[in-house]
Amino acid sequence: MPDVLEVENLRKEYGDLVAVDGVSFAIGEGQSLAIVGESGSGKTTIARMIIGLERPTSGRISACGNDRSAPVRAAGKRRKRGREVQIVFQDPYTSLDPRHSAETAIDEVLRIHHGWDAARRRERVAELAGLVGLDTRQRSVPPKSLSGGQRQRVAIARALAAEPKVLILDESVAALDVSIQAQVLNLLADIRDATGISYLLISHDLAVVRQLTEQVIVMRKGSVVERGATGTVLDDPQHAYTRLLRESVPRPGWQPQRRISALPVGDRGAAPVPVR
Ligand SMILES: Nc1ncnc2c1ncn2[C@@H]1O[C@H](COP(=O)(O)OP(=O)(O)OP(=O)(O)O)[C@@H](O)[C@H]1O
Repeated sequence: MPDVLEVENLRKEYGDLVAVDGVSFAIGEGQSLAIVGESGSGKTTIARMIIGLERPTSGRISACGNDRSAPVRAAGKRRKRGREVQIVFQDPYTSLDPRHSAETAIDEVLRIHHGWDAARRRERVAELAGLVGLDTRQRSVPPKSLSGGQRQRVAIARALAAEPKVLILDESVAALDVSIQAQVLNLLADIRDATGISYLLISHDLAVVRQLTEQVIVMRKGSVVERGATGTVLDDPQHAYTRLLRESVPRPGWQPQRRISALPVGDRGAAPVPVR
């Protein structure tokens, strides 16, 4: 199975701070990988480098066999990258244009990436809106008239409109209440079955990681401290830090044991997503 995303020895420095330190991983076609780790461990910085919002200090990123370690200016090349990798952030409010309905937002991506005529775009807009479960009203109103879960569906449909091989989900369901979260997770699993898309999932929530990914890497202070099959790592963590992460998940009857509050709190980095 060919790798759709490869990251090799990735490093990002912000002045004296090494936010990401020698991180490597690969995702095969149709496979999904999770990055877990406490706040400030470098997860979002990796995502931002992959989609080109940050430039790596060193290391290599390639998607679908194409190098993307350095930024590109030409619109055509940027669009090509957008058909390889898209991202959905935690808060779609920051990435959706407040003036645009779901239909307009999805249509714009179809026009930019596929250049289809209006009739074909209309048909595809309806398909994508249906796929993520937006009803007729929800398709035609601006984001402020939608709930958080509905906005997240718009963001997912818009990202899927580019038909990317990889979708990065950066805490994309974290802000949703549990029943909506379950619906969106089921939706993501169905989309993967239907399209063969790969997910790079960034999450604090180990239950979400378990549900959506086969592989996981555990990060601490910019470095990978443990990696492997999701079930194995979560059920039988080898590294003390992974055990600590597991212990820090609130469960019924949970009692705090050790604290990880000594870890630095990271920036959220929720910049608007450019249409690529
Ligand atoms: N633009 C920036 N300038 C300087 N430092 C930054 C910048 N972006 C991130 N950092 C720092 O890099 C480190 C990693 O941040 P990052 O947002 O990647 O962490 P994270 O694991 O995604 O955290 P969280 O789970 O809280 O989102 C943090 O110490 C953060 O303060």
